Amino acid sequence: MAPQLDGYFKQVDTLSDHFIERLRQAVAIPSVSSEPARRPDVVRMGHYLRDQLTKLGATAELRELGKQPGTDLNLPPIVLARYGSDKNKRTILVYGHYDVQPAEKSDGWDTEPFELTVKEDGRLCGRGSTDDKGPVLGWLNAIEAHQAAGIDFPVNLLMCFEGMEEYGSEGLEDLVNEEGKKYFADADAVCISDNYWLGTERPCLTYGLRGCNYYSIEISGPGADLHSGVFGGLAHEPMTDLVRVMGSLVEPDGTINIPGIKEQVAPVTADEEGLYDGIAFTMETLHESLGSKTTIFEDKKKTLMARWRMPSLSLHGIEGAFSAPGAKTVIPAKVIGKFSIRTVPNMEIEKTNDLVYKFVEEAFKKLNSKNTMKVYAQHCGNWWVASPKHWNFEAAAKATERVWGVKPDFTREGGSIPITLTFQEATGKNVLLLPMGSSTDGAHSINEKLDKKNYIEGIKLLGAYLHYVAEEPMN
Ligand SMILES: NCC(=O)N[C@@H](Cc1c[nH]cn1)C(=O)O
Ligand SMILES: [Zn+2]
Ligand SMILES: [Zn+2]
Repeated sequence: MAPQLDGYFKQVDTLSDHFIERLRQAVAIPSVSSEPARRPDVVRMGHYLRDQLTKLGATAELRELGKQPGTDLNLPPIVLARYGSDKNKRTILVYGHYDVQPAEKSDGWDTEPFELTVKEDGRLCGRGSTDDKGPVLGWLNAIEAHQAAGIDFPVNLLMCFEGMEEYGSEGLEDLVNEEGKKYFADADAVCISDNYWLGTERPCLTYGLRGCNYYSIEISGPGADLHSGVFGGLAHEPMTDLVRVMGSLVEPDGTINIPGIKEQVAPVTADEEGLYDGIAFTMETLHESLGSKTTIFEDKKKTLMARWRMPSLSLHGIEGAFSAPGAKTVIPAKVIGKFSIRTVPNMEIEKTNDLVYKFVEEAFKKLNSKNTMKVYAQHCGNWWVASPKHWNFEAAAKATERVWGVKPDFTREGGSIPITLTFQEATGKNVLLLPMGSSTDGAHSINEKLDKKNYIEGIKLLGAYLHYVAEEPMN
């Protein structure tokens, strides 16, 4: 089966240094979507991808999305590209994102976050290496290795790469809905490489994601920051109010205190009960990726359920609060608390928002504070669960076995890729998540890395998947 793959694999190995160099160029562009000052770099990264795709012979274009709502900033462009338009071949639509999470060396990185550092043990360290520049470049590298090997590309490839995923995919939903029956019209299936293996040994195919509703609570009172010796004890302090309200949202054991949230969660079915035992996942690898043993649950099943099928509420930070080293005796005049809820079937975005607003308003009211409070959702993305019983998943399973020599686990993911459900609905096609990196990669964290083995074998995997797609009977 897929007889040309050996020649393709050989070329991927031959070109491996060149592919690492391409990743180095991409990591060097600090495309942080959440920082307004970095917006030109996000745009530059979009242009870089368009240019690389054009050099590889793809037809690539940039779609401008206008201004980011509520700001004067231009949204970064969507890179749309097509490689091949042979009516006799299947067409696969792939999506990825070229923006990254913020990173500063002073956050605790061992190396410069925007300089790819190749460690002796094979770690390719740098912001975006695993999330999601490595996987995005994987598709480009797969095209190049086919060309170098002189092997016919097995499918038509449609590509959609965005620059705002880490900020809630602003602007993309409309474009995907608009292009579902136009630019993406001939897509037979969708593949997204933007998540991770559950551990470090067993590859996986992913059929579910949690959603993410992201909130802000703004509390203000004084006209300016104040001296706590002069005003402490005689004025209502925004930080005191905010810490109380934020602290009331969730318990240390993860229990969400907002009434009506857990009532929306789908009950566990008998089929599902038996699903977790067979998954290659140990508490030891979880502790390794967590970097500590501070897990809430001691057993694998409860832990997997907590990540895949239960909601969680995380507190992220407070804008306006004193956070530098030292001891500044200030009373901040206005603080904005940030938290998010990871949502699961059958939670509804609007209903969840209403429950959150009601709870926060009541919690603030109980404080009898004269400060003013505003709570609102910054962005919301839905959860997604699909059927893995489809030729798209079959092809990926065969490719995984060919490249890694083991059958993949079928997993769900605790993170979110807000546009996944939109791709499914706009194209009406099956969506597969095909991860490249592993659980210890540290996406969103300090010292993010992608192991060289995962990058290089991952490029083989993406190419092999396309060959098996070409061979799969339709179902
Ligand atoms: N690799 C996917 C990923 O990191 N997704 C982000 C998406 C997100 C949701 N809201 C803000 N960003 C995640 O945090 O899961
Ligand atoms: Zn990502
Ligand atoms: Zn991410």
